[in-house]
Amino acid sequence: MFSLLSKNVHKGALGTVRHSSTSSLQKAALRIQNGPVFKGYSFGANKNVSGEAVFTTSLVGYPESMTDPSYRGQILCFTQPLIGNYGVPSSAVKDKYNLLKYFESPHIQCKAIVVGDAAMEYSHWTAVESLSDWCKREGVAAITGVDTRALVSYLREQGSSLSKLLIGEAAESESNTPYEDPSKLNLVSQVSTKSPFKIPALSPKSNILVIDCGVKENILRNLVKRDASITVVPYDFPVQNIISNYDGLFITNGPGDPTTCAATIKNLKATMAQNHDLPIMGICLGHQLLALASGAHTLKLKYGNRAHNIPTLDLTTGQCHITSQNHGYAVDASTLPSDFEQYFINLNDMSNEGMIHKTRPIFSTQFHPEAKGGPLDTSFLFDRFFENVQTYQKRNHETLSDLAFLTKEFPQERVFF
Ligand SMILES: N[C@@H](CCC(=O)O)C(=O)O
Repeated sequence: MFSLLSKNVHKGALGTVRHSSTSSLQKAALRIQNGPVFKGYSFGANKNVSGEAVFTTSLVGYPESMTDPSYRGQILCFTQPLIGNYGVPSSAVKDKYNLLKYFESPHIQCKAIVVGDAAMEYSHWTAVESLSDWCKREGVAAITGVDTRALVSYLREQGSSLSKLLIGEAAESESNTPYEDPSKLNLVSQVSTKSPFKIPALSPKSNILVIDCGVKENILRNLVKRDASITVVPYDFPVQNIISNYDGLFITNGPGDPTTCAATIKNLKATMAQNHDLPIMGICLGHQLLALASGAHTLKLKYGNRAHNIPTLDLTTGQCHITSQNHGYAVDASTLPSDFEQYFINLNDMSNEGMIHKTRPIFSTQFHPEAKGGPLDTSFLFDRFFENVQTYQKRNHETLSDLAFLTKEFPQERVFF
């Protein structure tokens, strides 16, 4: 059972959006390993792909989600039935920090998308192309006409599943495209910057070292807009060797299984052992890596949390925040070492959402306080990190003089990979 697109007409805030008929589209099928086949129509690249099928319940923000490096290797299914109706903005538009204004990285990161009803025409003042044209241009497969309620019911019962999206003739049979398991790959190495780069603040007040495991643009923006000059290094960079030149350490989000990042975990352990006052903040994969470096364990969730409205309890205040999330793994709270305590918990499944050190300025969250897309309830956590940075600077007699070192060491211009 799947919805057909035949000339549906939807009234949107900005006018009428007319969908084209499926008659011009090639057939496509989403095959779940040892599971059902969902038939539909291809509206993206003419390419057979495989990956892990996961779902997000976010209502808006498909350009941000699709360019989020944490979705690398995944086949992303949207539960929101109508996707594409506000088109796709331009990757050429930058903000005053030279960061991408509308995307979380320069390219689509997921392997493929699955939607109920793709809008072939669009209407929005920032849009420059349709979702279909964007997928084709970026070589990303896309299927529409899928009963996404049935698909998500299956994924909730069976868990995130290896799948393949097959186009045209290949859609009629099992095909010999293998089921590729992204959790076996070091996906972080694919999305992390290949060499260090620096983003200077407009009026710098601190120097922050960022370990890039697949950073979202809005995380970088949240640091530079708080007057931090940031140096972004590859995920396996030996940060312990240069951290004394910085006022704080930040570990970003990223794709895949955190245990594949052995080098990052080793470097974090060394950094935490040598510097007891250093402010550290981690988000999502950054949280998981910090937990692993501290001696805790991670586990794979059955189907993960990917949404923009997940209630999360702050255990230090008793307040509930609505959070943006995208993760398939979580920290096993029962394995947190005695010097850390849980900071937040998820009020849907009670899984761990963060940890905070009892005596040192270290904390991390499983959810995304930068939230693009999603609510900004928890952006105060960036302020908290910079309060820790200020305290550290006072104790260490300011380190701004080290800016000269940074300028010499790393290129000024950001290099996109
Ligand atoms: N790849 C990790 C973290 C995701 C992220 O950092 O956004 C997970 O799926 O749990």
